Amino acid sequence: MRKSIATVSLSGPLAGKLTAIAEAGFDGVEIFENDLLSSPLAPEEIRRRAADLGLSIELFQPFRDFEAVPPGILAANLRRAEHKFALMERLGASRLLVCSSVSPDTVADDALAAEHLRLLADRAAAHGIRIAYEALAWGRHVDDFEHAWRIVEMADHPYLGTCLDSFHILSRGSDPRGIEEIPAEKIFFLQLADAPPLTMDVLQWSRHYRCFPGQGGFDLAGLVGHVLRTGYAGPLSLEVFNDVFRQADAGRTARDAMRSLIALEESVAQSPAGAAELTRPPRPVVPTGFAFAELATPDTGRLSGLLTTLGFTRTGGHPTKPVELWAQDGARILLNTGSAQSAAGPALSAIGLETPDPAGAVERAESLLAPVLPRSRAPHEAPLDAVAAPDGTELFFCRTARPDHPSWTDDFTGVPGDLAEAAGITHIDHVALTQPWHYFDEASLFYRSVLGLRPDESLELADPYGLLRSRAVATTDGTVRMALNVAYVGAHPGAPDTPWQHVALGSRDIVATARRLNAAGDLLLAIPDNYYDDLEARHDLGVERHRTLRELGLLYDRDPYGEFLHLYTRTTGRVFFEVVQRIGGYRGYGAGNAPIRLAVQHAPPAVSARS
Ligand SMILES: O=C(O)c1ccc(O)c(O)c1
Ligand SMILES: [Mg+2]
Repeated sequence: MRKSIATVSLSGPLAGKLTAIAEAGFDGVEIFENDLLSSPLAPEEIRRRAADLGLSIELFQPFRDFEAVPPGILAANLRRAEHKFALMERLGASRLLVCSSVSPDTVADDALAAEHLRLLADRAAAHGIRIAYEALAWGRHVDDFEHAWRIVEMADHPYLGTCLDSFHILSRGSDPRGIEEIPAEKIFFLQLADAPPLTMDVLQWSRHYRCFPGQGGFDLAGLVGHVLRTGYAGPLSLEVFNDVFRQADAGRTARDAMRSLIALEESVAQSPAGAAELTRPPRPVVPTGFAFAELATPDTGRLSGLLTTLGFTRTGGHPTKPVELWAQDGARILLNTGSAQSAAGPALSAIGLETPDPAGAVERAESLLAPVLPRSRAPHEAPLDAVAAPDGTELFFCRTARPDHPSWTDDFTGVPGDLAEAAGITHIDHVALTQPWHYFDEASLFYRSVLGLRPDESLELADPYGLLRSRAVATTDGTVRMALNVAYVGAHPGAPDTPWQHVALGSRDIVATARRLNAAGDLLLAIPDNYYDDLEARHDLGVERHRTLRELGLLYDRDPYGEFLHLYTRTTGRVFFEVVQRIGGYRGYGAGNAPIRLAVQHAPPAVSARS
């Protein structure tokens, strides 16, 4: 279907927005009046730019507070409309969005509203312009789509139809099945926006928190399905008012927007309403585990000691690159001293994902506008298919030690180090990646659409100097889990200027792992006694178990599916390790303990009383 976006969804001046929209592959735009008013470009120039960029101007909007008013105001409103019709002719736009009035002048009289809209449509028709009437969720008398449609039906004018906006419909909890009662030729336009589930005033919710489909909590695919079942064949147009997108890079937001529409069309195509003209990208190739986590580091010294204590052995080096492979059972860590990020490290720079089909995974990613990374490799090295995640982390698609595919591990032929005594670590349980705050929604949509991971709910965790927003994405079976974190970095001098990332290692016996780490010296975060006092109040785990947790600095959580024990190492550069043990089917990440961890990590260094 044709894809369009409202200029209000992006940051910057109008000309830049048009370029970003075209580059992301959209077919058309809704010109938001304020963008035009503040632009130095004449309407004719905007028209020409859009045409040169291959964009159709689908809609001009909004025209406010028009209908069901006393005669004097009606005359002024019609005069205002004539000016806008003239402007639209210069712009080459033939569809005007009229949103339901919020003015105290408007009266609750559907017949009058219909009469006025008929009059407006008649005037518009003389310019070849069609009127799309939309119910704002906070309209004074008309606030739901069925009411707006009844008025349009009553007015019965060929140049008057309705505009459906998913936000106004779903934010009020209206039943979208009613859409199927509207004839397709009377649905003049369809605007799409998602939103996170929030309990707040609907106008504030709409103006500040809308997001792209798949980033919030609404069932957009269901709604679009109802619209398509009417036979609607017009564009799918994104209209997102969002404080963060307003400040982010327009080109990037436009690609995020396009990714959301491709993924939305795909979901609709899979439903019974699926229409022939919907985009069907290659199916997601869902990863089946972690192949490795790569840490970029200025030297291996700092990390090799810690890895050895954690039970890892250096199993090889790369013949042509300064990269070491450290392994323990199914957990593999690469230390890279030659990457662009190495000097500023240690930092988590790349993740290897086990996948049934590396080439298919890259095709999928490419179809959703993920940047594919060049394969800079020597001829004898295993092919590595990789894409860049929104935060710059490289994602490699791997088949480790499978007969059907060259294994990246075969490249690591160098001299292995001394065999360390294993410490019970079996695999990488999850990784926690830090997101730039203005690309947080982009990241969750990326992992959901590109890799087929499922997002959990979004959490806000207290940090002594701010808040940590966190959202996990994972496969259904939990073999791949990622925590996406964004820290609102505070102005306090104790707050870190770059938020931390971590690799969580799964242990089959975390008590044994913890004993080893404790015996090796001061490697773990010191968890306050107050935490353990509270833990005893909340859970009765038996005297012995409580004593062990306290002694070893282990944290505890449980959910309806099982228990969770975990610990944290101190931070090296930007990274630290977590060790976790899931007992039973525990699904979480110990989020309740995160504020304790953050407080300990961010505590200012203790000042000695003597000195
Ligand atoms: O917030 C508003 O006023 C507004 C304006 C035009 C729209 O199409 C809309 O959905 C909301
Ligand atoms: Mg709208």
